[in-house]
Amino acid sequence: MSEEMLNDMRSRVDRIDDQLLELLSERARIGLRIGELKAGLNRPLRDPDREKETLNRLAARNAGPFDEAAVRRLFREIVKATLELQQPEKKKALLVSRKSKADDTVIRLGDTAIGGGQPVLVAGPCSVESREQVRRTAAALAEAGVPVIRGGAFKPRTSPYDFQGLGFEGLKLLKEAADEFGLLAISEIVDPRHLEQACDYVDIIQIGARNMHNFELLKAAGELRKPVLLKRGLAATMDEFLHAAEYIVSRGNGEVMLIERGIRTYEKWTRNTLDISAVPLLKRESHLPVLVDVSHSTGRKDIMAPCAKAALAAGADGIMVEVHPNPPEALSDADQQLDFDEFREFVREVKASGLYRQGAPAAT
Ligand SMILES: O=C(O)C(=O)C[C@]1(C(=O)O)C=C[C@@H](O)C=C1
Repeated sequence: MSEEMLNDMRSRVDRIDDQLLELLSERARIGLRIGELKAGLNRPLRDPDREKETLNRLAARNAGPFDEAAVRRLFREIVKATLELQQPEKKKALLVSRKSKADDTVIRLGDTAIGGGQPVLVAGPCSVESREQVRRTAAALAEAGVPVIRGGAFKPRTSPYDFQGLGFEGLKLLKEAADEFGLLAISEIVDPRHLEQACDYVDIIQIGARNMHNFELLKAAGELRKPVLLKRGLAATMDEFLHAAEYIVSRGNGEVMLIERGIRTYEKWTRNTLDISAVPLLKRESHLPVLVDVSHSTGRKDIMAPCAKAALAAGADGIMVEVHPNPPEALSDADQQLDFDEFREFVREVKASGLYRQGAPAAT
C-alpha cells in the first residue's frame, strides 16, 4: 500500500463526489418543481407514502456494501433536504394562504360556483324537522333562485334537553327535498365517524362553530373529497380560523369555504357580533371563499338584510340565512328564522342592492 495509491483512490472518490453533487443538485431542482406542482394542486408538500415507496425501492435495489439501514439513512436525509428546500418560502405560508396560492379557490358544484366572483345564497331551516317542512322550504328556495339548502340534522345544542336533530333520517329528508327541487344540500356533521356516510346525502359538509377546534373532525374532513364549509369558532381569532382550515386542506381536501358567523362579545342587542372586518381580512389572507351567516351572527330578522348587503359589499362570496315555513313552531332558533314572506323580501332587498349578481329570478 503506497501513499500514491491512497491519493489515487481519493481522487476517484472526489470525482464520484463531484458526480454525486451534480446528480443531487439535479434531483433537488426536480424536487423543487414537484413542490410547486403539489402546492398548485393544494396537496401537502410532505408525502410520507412517496417517501416510503422511494426508500423501499432503493433498499430492494441495494447490492452493498452499505447495509439497508445505511441506504435508508442516506436517502432519508436526501428526501428531508428536498422537503426543506420545498418549504423554506412556504414554511411560514399556510396552504390556505394567498402566499401559497394567489388565485381564488372556486368550488364548483353543478351550475353553482362558490368563490367565483358571483355571491351565492345558502338558506334553509336551522333543523330538518319533517319531510313537509324541508320540502316546502326547498320549494321556496327554488322559486327564489337560491341554489343551496341548509338543514341541521345533528344539532350541537347548549342544553342536552334541546332538540338534537333527526340524525341520518334528517339528512335523508334534506337530500330528498334538495333532489326534488334541484338544490345543493349542506348539513353539519359533528362526529368524524359520520362523515363518510353523510357524503351520500349532502353536497357540502358543514363543520360548525363549536367544532372549529375539533381537530380530529377537521383531519377527517381533510380526507374527504367533498367540499367543506367551516364556521368560525365563537371566539376564534383569524389566525386560529385559518389554521383550522389548514387542518383540512393539509390533508388533501382543498375545497374549503370559510364562514363568518359572528363572534361572542359583550354586546347583548345581537346574538353574536357580526365581524364584518373578517370578510376583507380573510379575502386578503386566504384564497378560500368567504361567506357570512347573518342569522347566527345577528339573531335578529330586522337587521339581516342590511348586514347581508354589508357583507357582500365587503367582498363576501355568499350569504347564509335561516328560513322556516313557520318559525314560531321551529324546534330550534325560532326567533331568528325568516318565514317565506320575510325570505322573499330579504332576497328582493339583497338583489335590489346590486351586490347579489347571481342569476336568481327576481324574488316575488
Ligand atoms: O415526490 C414528491 O412528492 C416529492 O416531493 C419528492 C420527495 C423526495 O425527495 O423524494 C420529497 C418530499 C416528499 O415528502 C416526498 C418525496
